[in-house]
Amino acid sequence: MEMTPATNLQLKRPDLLRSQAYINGEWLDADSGKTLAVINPASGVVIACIADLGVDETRRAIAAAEQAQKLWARKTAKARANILRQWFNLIMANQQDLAAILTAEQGKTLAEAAGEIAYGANYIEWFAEEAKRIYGDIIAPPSADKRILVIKQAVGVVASITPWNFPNAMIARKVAPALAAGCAFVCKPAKETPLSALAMAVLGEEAGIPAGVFNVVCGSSASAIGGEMTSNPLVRKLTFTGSTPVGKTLLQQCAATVKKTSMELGGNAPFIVFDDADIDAAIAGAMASKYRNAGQTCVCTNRILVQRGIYDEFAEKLAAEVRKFQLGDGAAAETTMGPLVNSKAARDVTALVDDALANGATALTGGRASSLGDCFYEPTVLTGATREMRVFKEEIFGPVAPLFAFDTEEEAIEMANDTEFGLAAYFYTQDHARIWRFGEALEYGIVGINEGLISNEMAPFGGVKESGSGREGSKYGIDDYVEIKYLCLGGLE
Ligand SMILES: NC(=O)C1=CN([C@@H]2O[C@H](COP(=O)(O)OP(=O)(O)OC[C@H]3O[C@@H](n4cnc5c(N)ncnc54)[C@H](OP(=O)(O)O)[C@@H]3O)[C@@H](O)[C@H]2O)C=CC1
Ligand SMILES: O=C(O)CCCC(=O)O
Repeated sequence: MEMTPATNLQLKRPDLLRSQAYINGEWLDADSGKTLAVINPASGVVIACIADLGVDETRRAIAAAEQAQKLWARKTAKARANILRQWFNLIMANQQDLAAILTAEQGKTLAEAAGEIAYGANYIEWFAEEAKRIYGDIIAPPSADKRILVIKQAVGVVASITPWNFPNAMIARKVAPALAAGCAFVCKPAKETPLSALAMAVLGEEAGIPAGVFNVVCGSSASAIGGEMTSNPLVRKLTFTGSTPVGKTLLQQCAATVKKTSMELGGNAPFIVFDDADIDAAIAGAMASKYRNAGQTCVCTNRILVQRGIYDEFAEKLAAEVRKFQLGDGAAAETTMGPLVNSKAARDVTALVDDALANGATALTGGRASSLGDCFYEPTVLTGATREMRVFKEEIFGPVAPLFAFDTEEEAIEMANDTEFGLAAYFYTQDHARIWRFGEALEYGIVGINEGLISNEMAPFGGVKESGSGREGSKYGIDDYVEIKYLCLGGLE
């Protein structure tokens, strides 16, 4: 459907708002001429109508990436690092414009959006530095006439599929290690949030990323674009962030050509508060880890487990903090929580809360959709939550904190690990022996201990069990984008 954009975005650089796709250094319409409307979830206003690409354009982007990758990988690590560093500089110089675009398409507050731009840029800065630290090895040989060397080489063309909840940072933390290692990159942003990806491409081009090394393929048919990405033999790696069911489908599709994969999938993070915890610190941690991005992150607290002796005090204090949220358009200065990404997300959260209420939970605050619009849900605290409720098992992806009671540490660890997911977990205690014991017993890739904010570019981000594989960020992050090659030198005597 053709719609006329009615954006009132005030940008210092209006050229950052693009509607064409970016392939091989060119800005292009869809072959079909079709477009896709990008809608502001707070207002329902159309921000832009972007090129709606399909299989053919994706195939051309992959072919262009394959050609460009060879030259990119031959550049020195320092040359690649300098370009990445320049990209970081440009992103930070345009932080406010990028944040305004992000808020318009995704809904989070401007302050959160500016934070995300800096967060994403930090990965680019980090991997600009790591580009120069990809080391090989020399290994003791089995006989005197041999030498064993290990080198690390770029995997080649990387395809990326990312979600709408972090439209900038999820791409940044994949593209940065990929480019640092010498890979070329074809990304498919979520259909709700392609504008942040296209704005990144504008600045990447300015930073000197050669044509074909970074491509953005946007469109309404994820299965068509994803199908080409996963079946095309020129793609050597797929990196995905999103839901576990889609991740499993993509893994199956990648099997046919045995691609390397990195999967950042769903979570069901427990947040455990022991009765020896500093309760005010635990409240602050719960607020940060639960309500960030209106609860729409894969590391968001999903289940709050509180030891029975402090349950009522914790619940009252948390509800008092949650009542302070000012729900509204993320672009308004007074707003502290924006809408959910679309009306389906709000309906999904409504169904989860209604299930809990019908099964005996009580809403201390919230507990219903907001009258502000069909994408808004009131920030909510539920007491009396039980394991039989859907909120115990399913990713809520909304501003809802269900509080479960427990009595013993054994019960807490059993409840915390009783899920197929294993991404992030949090716990609060002042007992040092328990810190080690409980931290080691949690079956999760990331554990916040007396801390609710765990994401940064210096740390390895990733999950176990059905939350995925691979690590993003940190010194380990580059490993996902290199292949180990063993060189055996013979005849040396
Ligand atoms: N782990 C995480 O970080 C995330 C978890 N989720 C969870 O998933 C739920 C649903 O969210 P949703 O946005 O639908 O998540 P999805 O997993 O469906 O979407 C994530 C990305 O995958 C793409 N995608 C979807 N289906 C396919 C396919 N068949 N082939 C290739 N790509 C595909 C989407 O494209 P498009 O948007 O264009 O359809 C998007 O770019 C959330 O409520 C939340 O529970 C969601 C997002 C992130
Ligand atoms: O929700 C996600 O998709 C992961 C991003 C969250 C973070 O980086 O903290």
